Amino acid sequence: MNQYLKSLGWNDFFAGHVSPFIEQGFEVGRIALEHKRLYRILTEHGELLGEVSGKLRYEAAGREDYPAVGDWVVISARPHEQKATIHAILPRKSKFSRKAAGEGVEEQIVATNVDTVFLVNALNNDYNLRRLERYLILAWESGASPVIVLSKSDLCDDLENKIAEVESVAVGVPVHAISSEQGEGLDALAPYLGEGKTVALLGSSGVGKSTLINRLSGRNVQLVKEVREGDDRGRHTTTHRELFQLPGGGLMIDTPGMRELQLWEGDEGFRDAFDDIETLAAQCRFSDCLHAKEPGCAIRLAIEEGTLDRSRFDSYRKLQRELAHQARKEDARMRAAEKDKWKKINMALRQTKPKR
Ligand SMILES: Nc1nc2c(ncn2[C@@H]2O[C@H](COP(=O)(O)OP(=O)(O)OP(=O)(O)O)[C@@H](O)[C@H]2O)c(=O)[nH]1
Ligand SMILES: [Zn+2]
Repeated sequence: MNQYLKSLGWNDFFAGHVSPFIEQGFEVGRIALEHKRLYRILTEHGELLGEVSGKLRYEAAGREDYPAVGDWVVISARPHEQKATIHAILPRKSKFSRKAAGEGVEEQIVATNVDTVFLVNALNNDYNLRRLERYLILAWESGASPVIVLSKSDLCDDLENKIAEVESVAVGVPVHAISSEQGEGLDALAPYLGEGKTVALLGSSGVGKSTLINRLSGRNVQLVKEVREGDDRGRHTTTHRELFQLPGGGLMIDTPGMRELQLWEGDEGFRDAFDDIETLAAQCRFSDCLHAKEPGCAIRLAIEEGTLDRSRFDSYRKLQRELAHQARKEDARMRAAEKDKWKKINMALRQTKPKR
């Protein structure tokens, strides 16, 4: 097995699906980055810029039929141009996808072939067992193995208790407490980051994902080295939004899409966070009560009686509006993408002469 491909995560699973293509003279590569249907592919010839073949585009029924970050693809390479054409996507061992909100039920794949997903939860005020449960479901659904990473251990003084608590909701899932700041507990993550192993990070904003990645990738070290060598070609900071190789041999997927996965759990997370208000709202006389002027509004009553804080209700309202706004934006984006797709299909159909 080719050593370089192996370092990119190539294994028997993919090899088992590729032989018919290899016999026809095709090669393989792994998708590191996607931008507007242009792909950066890691190959034996180095990084190539790829586009999907007309056939693949024509046969694609939806977004899930296009390459995603982490995919192994069958290519014809043009190394002298640093370009490639993508002919097929090899079966995915695991995949993280987002379901489009609203009418569209189309699947948008954000990362594939992830071996391990680090579910990052901070041990300070971010710590939330209910959210951890949802992340676990997400991970199991993807086909990747979850590992719970409790970050910012330096901010926690009852570590033992917290770990025991987490282990009780995540039976059989490895739990590791770390501090990226102090460099503590990081060694325990090494086994997941061995040669050719792919890891993705999932966790709310601010839990320390970037700090952990910097630690693992020794980004600062690389930057210093670059400056010294006077090489201003590749800025390592930009590589941190995609699939990239860690110095230790593992691969890390850090795409905006992976981080946005947090959003579609926002809905439920919101309900959990405002459990008290949701419970009250369920007691309003009208099920669609806006808690404004409706008679029998349990929320207004609670505010009047002083059992519910006015400011808490206001922040509930504010967050609700933000979530709704987010959902509308997402919907509009999906609709535009759908329209675009059909436009392209129609154009492709028009260009194909009917066979008579
Ligand atoms: N005390 C302490 N602070 C940390 C640790 N790791 C990260 N932080 C701090 O937490 C804050 C957020 O860290 P980030 O790495 O930016 O968090 P993130 O998860 O990447 O956030 P997003 O980019 O918004 O998704 C920063 O101020 C970090 O310095 C740690 O181990 N201990
Ligand atoms: Zn009400």
